[in-house]
Amino acid sequence: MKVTKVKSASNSYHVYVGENIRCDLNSYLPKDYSSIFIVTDEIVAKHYLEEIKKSISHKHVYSSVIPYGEKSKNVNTFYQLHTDAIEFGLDRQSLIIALGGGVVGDVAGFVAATYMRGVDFIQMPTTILAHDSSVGGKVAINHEQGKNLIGNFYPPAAVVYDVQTLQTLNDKEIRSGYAELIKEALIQDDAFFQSLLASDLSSLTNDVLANQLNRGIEIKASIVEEDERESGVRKYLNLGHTLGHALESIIGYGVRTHGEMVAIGLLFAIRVSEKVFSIKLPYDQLLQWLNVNAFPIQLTNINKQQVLNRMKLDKKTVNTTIQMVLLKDIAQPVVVEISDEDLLNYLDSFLKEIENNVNLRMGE
Ligand SMILES: NC(=O)c1ccc[n+]([C@@H]2O[C@H](COP(=O)([O-])OP(=O)(O)OC[C@H]3O[C@@H](n4cnc5c(N)ncnc54)[C@H](O)[C@@H]3O)[C@@H](O)[C@H]2O)c1
Ligand SMILES: O=C(O)C(=O)C[C@@H](O)[C@H](O)[C@H](O)COP(=O)(O)O
Ligand SMILES: [Zn+2]
Repeated sequence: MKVTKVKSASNSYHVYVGENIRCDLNSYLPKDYSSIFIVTDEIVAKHYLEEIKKSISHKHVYSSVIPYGEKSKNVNTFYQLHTDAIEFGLDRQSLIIALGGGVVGDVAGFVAATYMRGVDFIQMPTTILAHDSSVGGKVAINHEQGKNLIGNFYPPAAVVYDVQTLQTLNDKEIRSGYAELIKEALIQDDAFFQSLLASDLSSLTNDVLANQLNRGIEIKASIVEEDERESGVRKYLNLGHTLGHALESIIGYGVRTHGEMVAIGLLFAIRVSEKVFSIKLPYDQLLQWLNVNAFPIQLTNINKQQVLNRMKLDKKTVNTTIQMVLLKDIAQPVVVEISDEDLLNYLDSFLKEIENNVNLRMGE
């Protein structure tokens, strides 16, 4: 098992990564709690809820199951979980466990941050993507107009990551998680980026996956320790998200996965970087890897002005001017202000390029 200690400005907690550790949950609870409330989604519940309940020896264990997917990251689910917490009789000494992917982690974490002004919560990630969402304390729900617009920074009391649960993920969710690993590699570690590009997602071994996840967690933890509330370097973790989030909200939450949209956002950020800094970056290599691993890159009927308007709702925006994370090189991220006019031009040529890629793929 690998244990990483995350020491942020507001809290310190451990990230435990290991096989089958879900079956020994008692050992990872940081203290005694009056009751335990597990929040999960319907798919994860089918696989893991009962065995996890059995692994907790506590008199008062409750659970709520939300519908799966991004559509659940909304104010109705948030409110319903508060109602459940009240009905189960949770008090300030209670613990919430977020058992699932980033959606469960974000919404249950935000419930924990707000129920009675805050109770402890533990992240139990079950997706590859959630190596990113479970560490760092960003918790949120979506607004119809923009991703994660309603939320807080609220670090977990612990992260208990049983990598055995990743065995039941489908290909789409494996892809989605790897987009965030690629992002972490691009902002901090060229060798890691090369190793990811050499990985075939259809034949990952457990060891390779565990090593890559652990490297992703190390990068994430190091950045969060330095800048928990995103006043500086944490912005780099948003590489690819300015466009990715805008597309998610325009296309409709859950139509494509978060990671699939971030992958397109990464390509865009790389192209803009090449133009702004007059440099050459490995756009073609990344595009080829995304194609080989069946990432859906096509975008249809995208209105550039609408994308621009949604990009302005990004949390890095200052006085309506968009700030994008760009790369001066691999592992050299910077935050750069981009004018609306430039952005519309970049979007125009990028959307055409994406269309060409799809035509090429169809011609294969
Ligand atoms: N807070 C953060 O720092 C942060 C970071 C990255 C992403 N996010 C957020 O995370 C969300 C995406 O997370 P996600 O990709 O994990 O989505 P998700 O939670 O919707 O999970 C993806 C799908 O996989 C299923 N699933 C989960 N675990 C499974 C398992 N072990 N076996 C089989 N199926 C399983 C789920 O039911 C769901 O259908 C987005 O909302 C994104 O904004 C937050
Ligand atoms: O931890 C961070 O900081 C990130 O930006 C990680 C992102 O992968 C994640 O999607 C995050 O939720 C985006 O945050 P937001 O502040 O842009 O909503
Ligand atoms: Zn993300």
